[in-house]
Amino acid sequence: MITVKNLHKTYPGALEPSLSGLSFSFPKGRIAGLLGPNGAGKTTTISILCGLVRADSGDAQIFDLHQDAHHREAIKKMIGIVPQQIALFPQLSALENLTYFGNLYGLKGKPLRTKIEDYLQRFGLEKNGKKEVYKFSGGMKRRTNIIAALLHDPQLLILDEPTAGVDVQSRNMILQFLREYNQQQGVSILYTSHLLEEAQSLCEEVAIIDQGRLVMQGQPLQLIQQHPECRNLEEVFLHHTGLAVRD
Ligand SMILES: Nc1ncnc2c1ncn2[C@@H]1O[C@H](COP(=O)(O)OP(=O)(O)OP(=O)(O)O)[C@@H](O)[C@H]1O
Repeated sequence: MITVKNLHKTYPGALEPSLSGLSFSFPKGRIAGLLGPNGAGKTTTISILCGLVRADSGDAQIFDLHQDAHHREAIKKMIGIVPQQIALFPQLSALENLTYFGNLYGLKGKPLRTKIEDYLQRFGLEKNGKKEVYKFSGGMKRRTNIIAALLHDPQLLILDEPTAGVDVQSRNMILQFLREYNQQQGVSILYTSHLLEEAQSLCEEVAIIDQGRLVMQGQPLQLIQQHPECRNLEEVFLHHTGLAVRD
């Protein structure tokens, strides 16, 4: 289970809270989507789940471990995090970057090298391992960023808008990988997005949040069926979150 209960968070100096009593829960082993408009609180929520941001109050649990000082290190080993911003060293090659991230998790030598080569191949980057990352396209950087989170075989992969700014081919490869990774390895996946069509096709469970609160949670098809006037998840989303643009 991945659970957040009654999370509250107001960043220092902010006038408005970012999370106002957010609660949801996803079963283990699923592909789950945390969806919401700009500023809904998606990144804040996953940052709290990962232990990068501290909630003012409330509880976050990963596989029944509370995110607190006592469990932070254990949780860190169990999760792989793919941040929204590309977190790679531009002047280093993909191989050097991935070796660095593998080393951070205590991986080294031939096993690490083999793993990196397998993933470079899997993500269509095998010819570019020695190229500096600043020479990569947006899609290549995004794929390398994902590999960096996989090397230590996490049980839960958390991705913050992993398909933002990539072309159709890269997006297709990333989504296909996530489906296979979930099915073949049984890894739980939590992904944030505001691309509702993509979430509808990828996710088994979604939680829609807005202004730091849960709007609704369930399986995409069930949510659509509960709204006879809506043809797809995007229409359900707009029905509940409204048409006003967000800051
Ligand atoms: N470090 C910060 N300091 C102050 N306010 C912040 C900080 N990070 C986020 N916020 C604010 O908290 C709210 C939620 O932001 P958050 O990034 O969690 O939303 P999001 O749903 O991920 O948005 P987006 O889809 O735009 O990435 C927003 O109003 C944002 O401006």
